[in-house]
Amino acid sequence: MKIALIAHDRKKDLMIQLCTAYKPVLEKHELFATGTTGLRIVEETGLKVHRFKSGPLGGDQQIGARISQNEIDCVIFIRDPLEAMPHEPDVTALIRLADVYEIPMATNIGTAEVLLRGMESGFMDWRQFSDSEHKHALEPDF
Ligand SMILES: O=C(CO)COP(=O)(O)O
Repeated sequence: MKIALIAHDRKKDLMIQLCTAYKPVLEKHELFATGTTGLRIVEETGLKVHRFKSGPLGGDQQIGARISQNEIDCVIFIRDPLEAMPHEPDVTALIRLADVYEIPMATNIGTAEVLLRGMESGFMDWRQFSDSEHKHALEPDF
């Protein structure tokens, strides 16, 4: 699975805790992240991560673009609901694209754990059949 990992600043410690706890699960998958989140994950957990730009500099949009190309299977985005972001429109756009393409997405640590455990139990295996043909069948007509 291709998993995108993103955390807002005040949630980054929580993301590191999640990645440390679930390292045995995460290391079996291909990991992607926004710039600063990815750097911290690499440095503090030793996991291998493809890093995009930092969120405020376009990283959320880069991940959204990957979703639209059927290149991300799941998103863990630990958002900070108590702080206004200068790039709020990018955050909203990413969440919207996950919904457009029916990509499982967790926006808090509780759901993130359910997602990772579900993945381990095979609940995400359907994504393997989500090839480009299937994607086109799901694509909205616009
Ligand atoms: O701002 C973010 C997501 O909206 C996260 O970006 P960074 O991982 O670069 O801090």
